[in-house]
Amino acid sequence: MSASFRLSSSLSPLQSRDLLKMRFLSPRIVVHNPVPFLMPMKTAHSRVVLPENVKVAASELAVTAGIPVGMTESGGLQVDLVTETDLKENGFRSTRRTKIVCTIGPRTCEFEEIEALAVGGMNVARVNMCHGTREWHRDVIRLVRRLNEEKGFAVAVMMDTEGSEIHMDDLNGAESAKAEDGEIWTFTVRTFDPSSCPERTVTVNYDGFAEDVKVGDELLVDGGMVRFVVTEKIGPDVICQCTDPGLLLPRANLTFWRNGSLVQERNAMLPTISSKDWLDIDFGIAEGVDFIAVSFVKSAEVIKTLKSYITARSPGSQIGVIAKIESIDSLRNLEEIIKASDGAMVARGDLGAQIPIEQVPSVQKRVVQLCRKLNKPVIVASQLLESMIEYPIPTRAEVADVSEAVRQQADALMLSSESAMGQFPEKALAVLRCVSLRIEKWRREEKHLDATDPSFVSFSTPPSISVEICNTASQMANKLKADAIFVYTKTGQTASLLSRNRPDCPIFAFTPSTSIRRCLNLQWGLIPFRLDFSDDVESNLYRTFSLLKAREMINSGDLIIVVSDVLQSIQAIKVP
Ligand SMILES: Nc1ncnc2c1ncn2[C@@H]1O[C@H](COP(=O)(O)OP(=O)(O)O)[C@@H](O)[C@H]1O
Ligand SMILES: C=C(OP(=O)(O)O)C(=O)O
Ligand SMILES: [K+]
Ligand SMILES: [Mg+2]
Repeated sequence: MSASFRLSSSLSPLQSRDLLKMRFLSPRIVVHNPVPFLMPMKTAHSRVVLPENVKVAASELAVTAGIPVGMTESGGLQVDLVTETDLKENGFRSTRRTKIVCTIGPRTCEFEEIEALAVGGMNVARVNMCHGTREWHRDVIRLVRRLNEEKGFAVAVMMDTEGSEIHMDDLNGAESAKAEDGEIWTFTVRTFDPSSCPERTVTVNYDGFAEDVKVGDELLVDGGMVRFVVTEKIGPDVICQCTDPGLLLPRANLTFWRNGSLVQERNAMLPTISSKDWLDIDFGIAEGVDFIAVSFVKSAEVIKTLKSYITARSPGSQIGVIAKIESIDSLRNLEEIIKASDGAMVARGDLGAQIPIEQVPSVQKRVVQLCRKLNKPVIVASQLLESMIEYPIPTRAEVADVSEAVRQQADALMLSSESAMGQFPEKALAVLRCVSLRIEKWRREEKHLDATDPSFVSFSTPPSISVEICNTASQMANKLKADAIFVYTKTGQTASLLSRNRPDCPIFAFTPSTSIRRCLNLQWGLIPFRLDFSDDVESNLYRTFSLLKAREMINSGDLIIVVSDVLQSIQAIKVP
């Protein structure tokens, strides 16, 4: 591997006045005397400069460090060895803040393949119910769970609903079909036996299709990858001429446009959650997924309905509902939808088929900013590294697109076909990892958004003790150049509020719940650990210090800002 090594200077020597401990006991402020520190200090520690070379995986770092990739759990502190090695070798500040969602597909559904993705930095595994059978998805979900149990990872599972989109059938099992310029194709609601399907005929899943379209409409496959114009309607058959040739892929999505805008006829009345989706949702709840992403959300109502359904079916469940922003209607009701959800996804694939593509970047920025304001995690999805489905390196333009999402400080980036069926899933993941690290560092250096930046202090949330504590803790961490923020959180809420401030240092989130640990793995800058802790902040802290120090994940002299949602307190403390 090509990692280079560099010695970084040690933190300034510990002085007793530095030990001033600030504590905000809600809402009183108490300043304590310094506690004595008896442990000797290290003068310097070595750090690995993170390789910019995309070929280097965290697993290689683990191997270099002589550590097998697996789980470590001691004294009730649970973390995977990749995170542990990363912290040890690279230091806190270099850890990646932007999270990565990988769609699992035929290319990545074996245990070893999923493990390779986890080792490469996958935080969330997504299964797309548009494709495959429930049995297939069940196997994948169980493999992820096994991986977490055996190796200590906290990979969350996101189930993505099919939704009532209009799409083609599976092309009778063919990988693709080529439509040439000028060819006449038939799109129909009739179904055929594979053996008796006429040439250049595609079945469409929506019964009202032939009634909704008009002669002269433009038919876009996959948001315009292939285009047709409707020339004739004969009963259930819609006859079209190809105007932009290309490859038709199985179950590709279809939209039709009239006079330059999306046609919304009876198709607009299709339910957001179809009867098949409800069965998939039952399946997801039964399999204990962490997130359900709802496709083609139109209003907040459907999110509220789903959330109450989940609560009724599985009381006390932590399943987060993610609204996919990919339709015109979702843009009309954006704020309401995001408020009702537990997170959002900028699903640029379908979004770009519903609004003119040149509007997608500004919508992305708007959704990312709104989610931050409303303290909801946001995922930027689709076509980030599209060329890597076939090629081992991305285009420069793709790197620029990924960089922009990282600069916007989205919580997570998502791979779709790149990881589901592409030729280079691990390389694509490595590109997201390296670009994220580099751009995050650049952004910190530029200090475009530091503690004094009004955009972070002026979030218009209703005033609350937790919000103020988290804002103050983040500002303190930035001003004091703290090495990390530690948060002890039972519900995950305090960790989210800290993440929202996008502080300069990483946030170690300790939670007693394995499911909250997984959910936190979708959020920017959080390194989730499972830890049983008591209501005694002091003893939690010293126990954590000794557990982390024993494993060299922190060092004497590291400055830590400590926040607890149990006591609603802040402390600034140097590791003894
Ligand atoms: N479970 C699966 N079974 C078969 N193919 C899959 C599966 N999941 C994903 N894929 C493939 O990966 C591609 C990208 O996945 P995704 O972005 O989730 O779907 P889509 O492109 O249909 O929106 C799909 O078009 C499909 O070819
Ligand atoms: C993520 C998206 O949804 P799906 O892959 O399910 O179409 C998208 O449309 O960008
Ligand atoms: K979907
Ligand atoms: Mg979509």
